[in-house]
Amino acid sequence: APQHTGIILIGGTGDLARKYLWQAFFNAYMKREIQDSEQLDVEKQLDEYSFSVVTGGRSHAGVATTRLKDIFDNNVKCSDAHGSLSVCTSKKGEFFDKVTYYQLQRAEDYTAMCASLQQNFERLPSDTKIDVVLYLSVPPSVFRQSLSDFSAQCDFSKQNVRAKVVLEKPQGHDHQSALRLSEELLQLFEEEQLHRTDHYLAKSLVRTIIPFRMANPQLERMLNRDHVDRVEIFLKETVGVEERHLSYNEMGVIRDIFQNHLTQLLTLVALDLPANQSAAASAIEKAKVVRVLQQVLPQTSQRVLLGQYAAYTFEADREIPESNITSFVPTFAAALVKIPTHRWRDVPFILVSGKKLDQRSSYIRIVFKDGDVCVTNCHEQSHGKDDVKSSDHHRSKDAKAQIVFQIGHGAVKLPLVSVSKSLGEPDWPDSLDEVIDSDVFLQKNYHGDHPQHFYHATPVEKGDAYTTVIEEILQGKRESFVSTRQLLLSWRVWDPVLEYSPRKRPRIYDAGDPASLLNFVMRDGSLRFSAADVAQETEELTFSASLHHLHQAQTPASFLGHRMVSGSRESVAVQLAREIEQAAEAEIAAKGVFHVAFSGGTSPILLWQTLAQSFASEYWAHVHVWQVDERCVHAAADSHSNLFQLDYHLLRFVAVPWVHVHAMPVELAGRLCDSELQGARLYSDSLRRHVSNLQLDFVVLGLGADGHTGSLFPKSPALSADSQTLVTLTDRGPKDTPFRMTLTLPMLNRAKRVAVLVTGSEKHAILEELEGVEGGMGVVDKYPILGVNPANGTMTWYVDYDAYLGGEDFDNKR
Ligand SMILES: O=C1O[C@H](COP(=O)(O)O)[C@@H](O)[C@H](O)[C@H]1O
Repeated sequence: APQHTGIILIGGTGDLARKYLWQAFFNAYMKREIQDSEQLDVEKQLDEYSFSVVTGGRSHAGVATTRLKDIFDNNVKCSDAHGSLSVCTSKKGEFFDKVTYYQLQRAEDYTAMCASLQQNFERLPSDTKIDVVLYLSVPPSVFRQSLSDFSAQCDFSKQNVRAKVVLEKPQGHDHQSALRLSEELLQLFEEEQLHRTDHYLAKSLVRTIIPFRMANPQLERMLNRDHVDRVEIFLKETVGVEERHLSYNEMGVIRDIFQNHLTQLLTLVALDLPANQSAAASAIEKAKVVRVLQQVLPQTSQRVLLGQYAAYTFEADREIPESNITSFVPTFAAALVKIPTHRWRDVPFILVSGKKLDQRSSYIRIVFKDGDVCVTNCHEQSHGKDDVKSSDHHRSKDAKAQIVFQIGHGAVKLPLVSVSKSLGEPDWPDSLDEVIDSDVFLQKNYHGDHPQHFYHATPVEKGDAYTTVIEEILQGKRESFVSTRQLLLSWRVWDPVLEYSPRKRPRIYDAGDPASLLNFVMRDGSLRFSAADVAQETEELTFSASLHHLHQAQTPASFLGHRMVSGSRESVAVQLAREIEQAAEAEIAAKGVFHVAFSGGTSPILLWQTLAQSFASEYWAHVHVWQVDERCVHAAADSHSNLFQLDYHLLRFVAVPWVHVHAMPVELAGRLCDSELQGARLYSDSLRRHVSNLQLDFVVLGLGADGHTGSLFPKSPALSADSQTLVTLTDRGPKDTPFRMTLTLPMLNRAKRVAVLVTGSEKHAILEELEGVEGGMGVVDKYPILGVNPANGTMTWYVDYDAYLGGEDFDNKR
């Protein structure tokens, strides 16, 4: 049957459309025109393919049409792939004549735009298969409105057409906002209709990574912690932010590059190949990508370095004079990413990207450990470092064996997959052509070695990324698109950095970084700039030291008669994590086991993430994890479940045996917290069975703004539990939240160590209130936390500056 695509490009005069999208749509149009004409010569009655194109934006139609004409004259180009120049030029005119612009100001404007498409559709033969592609090349702030206007005003059901929606980044500004946006989008469209682009996934070289891995099982067997020293994923640029300050200032390099492109590239190296390497493997791959993303540890500040090129603030102020540009937006970052799986544990994945660097180059480099030798087809080793001719097949003396995926740019013109000859000759899949002679061989230095010490191949397909994106949409493929799950998991990795970076002063570097201020070293699992930037660091240190002293001076060492540890939110989490680790080591040495109980809520998340960094420690095998409290929800499916969060941020990264994870039985026989089913009693029985003297070694509590702790709320009958009642169900919590299960005060007060973790300025008022409490009858009923007082143990408050001193801005000025 004939085919027709109705293209709706919103934002058709914008930067992305000007630079890439119109060219890509024109390429798709030409490809089909050429195919049609070739096919007609051979076989007369082949399918026809046609397009309608409408575009819209906020500009007045007159202005926009002139702009579009300019784009078609100057940016949309004919190339060899388009056949003869004269034919291509006339086809370009034909294509441009198809484009109609609509000014979109109100919802009704969509009606007019879609009606014109509809008229085109009605003129088509009745058996035509029609697709509609709605491409949103607009700021995310208008996504929602555009999509709901489109859904409300455009009805193509007559032709049985379903729209494919294409969305550019950024999709939200953190996990929470991305989640909200996704939920809204999924109310309007189904997951298969949503196409979230990541143009790096559409780059020709990137698309050969999985086929290359599949074709080389002997190398694949070496992609693990026994053989790989590190994986570098770099996207270096020489340009600055150019005219994008308005949006860039909201993003910075983490949102612009790390959360999407670099994270996606990382998954292509780290995922386990599907066992069934058939044509269907690409579908399986998506599941594998999700699996890796689940395994990546969330970032911490110790594993990220931030920089900003010196002219950034000045440029931004010039472009947006009225705005009060924050000077801390990072234009450079280096991150050490960890994937604590059996395969990748201990292998640093080093991700780097920045603007205004010394060169433009993007690549993935898998560097092998010293002493790794090839598995098959090995050539004799030689150390003739300078004698390239005689050591054609060998690596330089100091160079380590490596596989490089040179994605683009750099000194070498071609995208290349390069394999050190010492690793043996690879099998190139059909998508790669071996390179035996190119300008790569004229280089002296290619990733620290001589280019002749590698086997090289380049992708057969040379199309630019956006042409591939558009082709995939037209052909109904999904390789270049990121699913909702992938998107949300990837935000989770970067959320902690986004949380602190607005308050973290980046290192300032000059264009090209002539002073090499951005070079860094990895030490003890963290990153440090190698060179001291004396002027900046003195200023920073003085600033942070004075702030720290100011805070310390205002924060006493005890609170309500117990020891208090204070600091930034991060440092409090780190100190508490250290104390838990020390206690674990001491208890395990003494009695072979460590029992720790965690509360839920948001406060412990950073603590769990910090503890997850010690995933390699062997003591986890001896740890028993208990819950202080749980909501009566389905743990496996509901993110409000405390166990779900504990697993998400900690348990899945560390080697706690699953039988040591003591989940509160809030769900029994398919029912939630049904008292008849005796869940509380079952949990008490477990405690009695496993915990000697019912004394937990460490209990981490939180503090609610109303003074509650665990799920012991003010005035709850659960507060008067007798000494034999260790666990109980409680009535509803605040704001009609579900019933809960909780340890009782008698159980908590048997603990050996109790920590109360309190962070955030919203806890300031309750801390002040608690300090003023006089004691006496009824105080525990009013402030349940005051009922916690371990009889034979210690109690320590871990309170961050925001909570103790109030105010928003006390954190992390290091
Ligand atoms: O998505 C983006 O990528 C470009 C770099 O892409 P490339 O294809 O030119 O390597 C970057 O300049 C831009 O800031 C970012 O939004």
